[in-house]
Amino acid sequence: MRAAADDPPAGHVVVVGGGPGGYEAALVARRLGARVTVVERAGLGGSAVLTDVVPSKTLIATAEWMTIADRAPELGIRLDALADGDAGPVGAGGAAAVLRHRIDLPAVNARVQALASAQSQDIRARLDREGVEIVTGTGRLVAPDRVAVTGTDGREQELAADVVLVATGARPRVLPDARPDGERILTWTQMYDLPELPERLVVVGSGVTGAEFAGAYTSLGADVVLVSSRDRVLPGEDADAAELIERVFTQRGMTVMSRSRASSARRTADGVVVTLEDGRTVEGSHVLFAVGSVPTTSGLGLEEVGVRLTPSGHVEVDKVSRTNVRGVYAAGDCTGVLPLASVAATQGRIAMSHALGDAVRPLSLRSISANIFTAPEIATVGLSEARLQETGTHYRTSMLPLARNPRAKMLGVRDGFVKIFAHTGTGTVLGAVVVGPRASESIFPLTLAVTHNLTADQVAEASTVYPSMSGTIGEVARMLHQRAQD
Ligand SMILES: Cc1cc2nc3c(=O)[nH]c(=O)nc-3n(C[C@H](O)[C@H](O)[C@H](O)COP(=O)(O)OP(=O)(O)OC[C@H]3O[C@@H](n4cnc5c(N)ncnc54)[C@H](O)[C@@H]3O)c2cc1C
Ligand SMILES: NC(=O)c1ccc[n+]([C@@H]2O[C@H](COP(=O)([O-])OP(=O)(O)OC[C@H]3O[C@@H](n4cnc5c(N)ncnc54)[C@H](O)[C@@H]3O)[C@@H](O)[C@H]2O)c1
Repeated sequence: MRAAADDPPAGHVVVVGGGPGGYEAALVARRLGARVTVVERAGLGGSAVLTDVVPSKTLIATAEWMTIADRAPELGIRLDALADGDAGPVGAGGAAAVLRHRIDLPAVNARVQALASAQSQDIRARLDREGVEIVTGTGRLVAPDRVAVTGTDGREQELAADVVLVATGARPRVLPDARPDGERILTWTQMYDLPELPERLVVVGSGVTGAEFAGAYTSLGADVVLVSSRDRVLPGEDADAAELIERVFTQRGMTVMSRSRASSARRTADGVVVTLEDGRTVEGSHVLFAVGSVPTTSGLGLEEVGVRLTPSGHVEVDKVSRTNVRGVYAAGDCTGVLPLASVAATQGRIAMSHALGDAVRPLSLRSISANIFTAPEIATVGLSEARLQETGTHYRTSMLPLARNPRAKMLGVRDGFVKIFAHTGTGTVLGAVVVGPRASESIFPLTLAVTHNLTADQVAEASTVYPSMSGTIGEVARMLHQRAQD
């Protein structure tokens, strides 16, 4: 018999999918006393660890060093040219030749893959230590309380479950006339086998994935063309941040084609040609398609056991990760709630707390922080300005460029800003955007403010180090106070 939400913690939890949605849930379920089996067909850590978050951010770490190195001459750093002529002169003036930093892509990719695989092994070891059973194979629901697993050897076994958690994630969307070949026509999962830096990389799609890869490859030294179907890059993000990043991209030599929708791609003798819907063509040595994801929900037996899917194929869940079928929960990208690793993990944990009768706080997206790992980074928390306007919320906003910040000047940082939204009446911080180097770190005080309903005055009262980037956060908060007194 199934364990109901108010039964004592017990029973067998079967988790299908070992990404952040699945493995974090497994750890919580073990802590709550359940027997837990994770069914995973690729590797523990899921796409997040093996193909998406970890590899892309590791690649971007190298790109970040290249961006910093580019700025070195401005900070008075000169390197002598190599005698063998390997390095050309770089930088203004040309009086003192400097070394050109060059990317050894196979070395970068080897590091990326080693790091991803080590992290996957760490997660496996952690689950082992906690007593989670791991079954390698493809899972499928044959009943709401039974999961069939086809192993890599083709053998099938059935697991009886009191609770099932579906955490099968998503995969890259593929255009019918642009089939990836893993060599020249690529999805983001295939970027880590490239033997050399693409000479001219066409990136199709200017969402977060497209922007991150286009920015990184520009920094790594590739000639990049970003094909964006919309008016601007990062259409879903804060307009000031998107405008800034597009300007920085073009300043760094990227070609951004707006209102350009790709319809097909084909290989030529030594590269690719991408055809746009209006008939124009874009040539490159390689093309990366970053045109969104599709949930991995077909062939899982979900509809057969009565689990409701949305028209986009996502599993329909409520705020405690329940599907419409008792005992079947879902978490992460397969639900389409908010495709972030952090949200997947939270949904998975909530699902287990609910299923195993522990105290549970329903999912709230109000204070989720997110970061786009471009250079500069774009970090956001709370409500966006677009959402505040849509909902007719009375809000005030202040924004300061980082260029005025003394620490930024010392570091040679020119591009970036801090923007805070506060409620007109109460002064409560409703949301914020930080654009700058390591914005992913500096957003945290504002995440605390949004999470705990602090006012802009309370943020302003906290002291900041002088000189520091966070000084600008304090200053923007003070500007909101002055406006309230007008
Ligand atoms: C390029 C890129 C960069 C990203 N960067 C970030 C970032 O910096 N920060 C962030 O928070 N988010 C980031 N994301 C989003 C993040 O990757 C996802 O939100 C996260 O992976 C979702 O976790 P998940 O557990 O739902 O699914 P996944 O990580 O996709 O894991 C699902 C797992 O289920 C397995 N599986 C599927 N079907 C079956 C089956 N039938 N049987 C057994 N196993 C199965 C798969 O093999 C996979 O391992 C990024 C996404 C992309 C595409
Ligand atoms: N740093 C991070 O946290 C991070 C990084 C990557 C992805 N993600 C998560 O994944 C989500 C999805 O991001 P994404 O960028 O993969 O997908 P997306 O769906 O947000 O963006 C895809 C873009 O491609 C465009 N597009 C679609 N078809 C096209 C075509 N034929 N030609 C040209 N453009 C086309 C779309 O208009 C869209 O702007 C993000 O919202 C985020 O939650 C997070």
